[in-house]
Amino acid sequence: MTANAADAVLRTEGITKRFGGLTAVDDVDVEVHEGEIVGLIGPNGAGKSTLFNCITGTLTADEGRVTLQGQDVTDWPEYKIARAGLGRMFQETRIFGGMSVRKNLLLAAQEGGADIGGLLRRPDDSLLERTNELLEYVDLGGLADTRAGRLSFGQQKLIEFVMALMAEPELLLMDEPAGGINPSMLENLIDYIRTANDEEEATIFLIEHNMDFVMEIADRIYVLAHGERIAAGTPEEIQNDQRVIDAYLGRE
Ligand SMILES: Nc1ncnc2c1ncn2[C@@H]1O[C@H](COP(=O)(O)OP(=O)(O)OP(=O)(O)O)[C@@H](O)[C@H]1O
Repeated sequence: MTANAADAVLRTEGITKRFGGLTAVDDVDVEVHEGEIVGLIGPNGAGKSTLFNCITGTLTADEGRVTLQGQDVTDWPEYKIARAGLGRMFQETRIFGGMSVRKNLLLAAQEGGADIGGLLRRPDDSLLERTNELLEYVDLGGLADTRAGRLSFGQQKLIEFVMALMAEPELLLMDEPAGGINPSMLENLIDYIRTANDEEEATIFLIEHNMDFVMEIADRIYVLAHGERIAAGTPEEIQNDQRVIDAYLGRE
């Protein structure tokens, strides 16, 4: 894993976001390099989602800069940032329950710029192949033609995950991928994310509250508390960092 600044897929510099008198994100720098899986943790209200929203263009930061593969995207609208290669998987599922799993995947391909009307009528072979390939990754190959609404919550989360990969994002932001997933599926999810990371070369930045999960999957972790970045390091360094321990115990 290289930690060369030149390889940064994502870099934030001095991101600050205020809501009235509250500084939700305070001068935060992060870097995610090609091929990495990076975790973002912190107690409730630490500013994790707000930082993600400033990266995706859902919110505009009051100060600071966001660069995606060296390109300054700070003031870009959300759709343009998505087209530039930023994928996002949400905490809640965003699947169309009345459509087949495959159609949901094809719809997701539009984030990468595909013509959606044409796609649903007459998807090209390469996209169909990709839906099959991605569904195989998560062991759901047999469900391509099933109505997505019939799938379990855990299966829907996996579908969301492969939907996010359909557009072949340069960087995938995941908001609590392990949230609501039952423990037996958790190990599978770790394998699936690793497979995507290895075989799809997906670079991943994820918010997660499940510590076992994030410690196992992340190459590096950033920690926020009260909007500030209080630590950065390997899972081992983070677990032994006194500021992090104090933040989780609610001590200043
Ligand atoms: N739209 C908003 N308007 C006002 N305050 C907000 C808004 N969004 C977030 N906040 C506040 O900003 C702070 C950071 O919230 P944020 O949701 O980013 O934290 P978080 O680390 O993602 O928390 P959690 O782990 O609970 O999801 C919190 O105090 C929250 O109440």
